Amino acid sequence: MAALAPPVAAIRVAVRRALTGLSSDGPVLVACSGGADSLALAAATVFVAPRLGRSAVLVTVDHGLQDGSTERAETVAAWGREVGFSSTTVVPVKVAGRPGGPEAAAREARYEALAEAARQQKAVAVLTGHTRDDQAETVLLALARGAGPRGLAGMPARRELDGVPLLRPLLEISRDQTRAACAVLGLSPWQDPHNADPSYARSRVRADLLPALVRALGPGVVDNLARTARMVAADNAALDELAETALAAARHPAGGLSVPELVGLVPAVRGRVLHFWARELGALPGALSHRHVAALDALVTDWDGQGPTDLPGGVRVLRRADRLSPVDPG
Ligand SMILES: Nc1ncnc2c1ncn2[C@@H]1O[C@H](COP(=O)(O)OP(=O)(O)OP(=O)(O)O)[C@@H](O)[C@H]1O
Repeated sequence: MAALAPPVAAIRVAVRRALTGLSSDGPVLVACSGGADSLALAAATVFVAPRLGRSAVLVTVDHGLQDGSTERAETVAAWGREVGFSSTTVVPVKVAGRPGGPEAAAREARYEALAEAARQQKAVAVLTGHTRDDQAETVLLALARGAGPRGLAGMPARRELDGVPLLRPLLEISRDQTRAACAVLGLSPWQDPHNADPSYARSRVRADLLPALVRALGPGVVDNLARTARMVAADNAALDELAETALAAARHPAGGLSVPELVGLVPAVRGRVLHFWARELGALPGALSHRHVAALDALVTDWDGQGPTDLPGGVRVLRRADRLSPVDPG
């Protein structure tokens, strides 16, 4: 028997590891665009899942943003049926009219559609094909935008998507490996023209910045950036845990937070406490920035009687004596 090509084997091992961690029974849903990453993921999942006693379903989202997008999505679904997915679905979504740029709007519509498909299929997990290269790009973008530790942690290998685990089994697999696996398996991936469109910051990072860094600093750069994300994520988890405990201890008996308790915290923990509390009060997570947290922090550490701080989402916080409390912005 011929030996299994290394990229195919590595991707199967990564998928097996991700699926082995699932506790409940039920199908897994693969989000497949037809690009090399998610095609390699889908091919590995349809091989591995039945061997672990699971079925696999394939969902491809038609964003309707390019000519021929529906035909392409149908081609992906037809391939899925051919290779043995127990069900394949094309989900059309409406991207126009959503807030944010086109990239963010498409992403939001896609995740909503994947969550809905997972509910309908009673799937126990949604798998996406994000790779180590995607992770390195995410870290670079976060660094350049000053996103702080939360951004530098990149994408987690697992998070919740409307109550279903979203898994990224390929975060330690390179894009070269997914392309090589597709070539070995005779699959012809779709090339998303958006990925080469220089009007997107991520495309410029992919096409120009990362290759320049690799030329300047060596081939280990991509792996090192992805490792940085894992290390920062671990530190974030520890700091978040400390902040949860500190938040509980800082609650003032009369409501709000106690300033003396907050003053006693190290800045990294205090910032997180204020962030968590702002979220709890209803501040909009997407719009809540480090500037808002810094303004709350100034109420704690640099107060000379200044008025309230406004947070996105119609939340207003006031300091009175030794207490921070929400007030009606009315
Ligand atoms: N139209 C789509 N339908 C279903 N899943 C999608 C679609 N677009 C993206 N995804 C999922 O999100 C992941 C990340 O997509 P993104 O476009 O950000 O990266 P990519 O590197 O171009 O991935 P790919 O090569 O798989 O298209 C994909 O691997 C796939 O799992």
